[in-house]
Amino acid sequence: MNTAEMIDETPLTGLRFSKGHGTGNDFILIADPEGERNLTAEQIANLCNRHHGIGADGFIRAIRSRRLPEGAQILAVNPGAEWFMDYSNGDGTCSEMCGNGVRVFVEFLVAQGLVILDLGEELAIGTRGGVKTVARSENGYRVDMGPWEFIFPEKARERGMDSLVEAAGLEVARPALSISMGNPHTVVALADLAELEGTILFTAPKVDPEPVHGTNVEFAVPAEPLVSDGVGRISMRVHERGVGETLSCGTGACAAAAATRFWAGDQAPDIWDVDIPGGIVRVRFFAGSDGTERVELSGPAVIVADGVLA
Ligand SMILES: N[C@@H](CCC[C@H](N)C(=O)O)C(=O)O
Repeated sequence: MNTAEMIDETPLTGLRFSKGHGTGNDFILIADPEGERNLTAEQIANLCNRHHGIGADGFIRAIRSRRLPEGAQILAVNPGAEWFMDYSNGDGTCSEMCGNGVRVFVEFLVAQGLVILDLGEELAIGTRGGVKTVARSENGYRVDMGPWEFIFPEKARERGMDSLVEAAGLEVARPALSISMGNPHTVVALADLAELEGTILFTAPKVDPEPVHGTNVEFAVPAEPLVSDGVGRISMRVHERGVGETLSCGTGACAAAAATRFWAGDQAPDIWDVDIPGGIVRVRFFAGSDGTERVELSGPAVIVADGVLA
């Protein structure tokens, strides 16, 4: 067994961490280059607890890709992806990808002196959702998130919707569209900002049918007008799988932009600004070298503190 796969039961006293966020989606980050600190789900949940721990939406371990089996697979096809973002939700469960997290992850690697990333350079990062290429941008970092996909393609193409979502504060179940950004999302369109504000997300929305590994649920309101200066605009709130309501979700913003653009039809723009409670992220759709449509996410990444566990 690879050492990185063994759960580390040693006390966390003395463990160095950083706290960072991307548009208010916050993370605890640790550097564990050789894979010696594989925390249990319970330890992660305790650290992310906002009352008894440090508090965060997610936990990110920076580990060299070669120290994890899934990282080694990635290195075989992309030898440049030296670093792997080992991401867990605040409840200790694993997720394939985190769009805000990957920007904060790169800011952390730079702050720790583990990588140098100059303007115009690109850095390949291994994740459980595949390799993501990150570069500096005007608003922080931009990330090539790869292609988006319908989770239920037949229903989605036939009806434009594939499921129903019930949430407290909404009187009737709403039609929704499920989209994968490496991790699962279900996007619900609401009529206006009053409806968005009135939606209660203390409890998880019910999604029927739910994607097999659960889903993150985004509530999106198109701006009036939908497009200004060639940019599509939506407001969004999100209930994240394994967390609850968060101030922002990068993969969720990509999914909400993809769904809204699909509903809007052929004339819809390729660039979207998604206004979430924690700020604004930009989503751009572009054709990859093989012709498939890919998604780019850009937004800020901030490290706010470094600390040592007592
Ligand atoms: N906040 C993230 C998404 C984190 C993972 C998600 N909760 C899941 O379980 O898929 C983002 O910025 O993308």
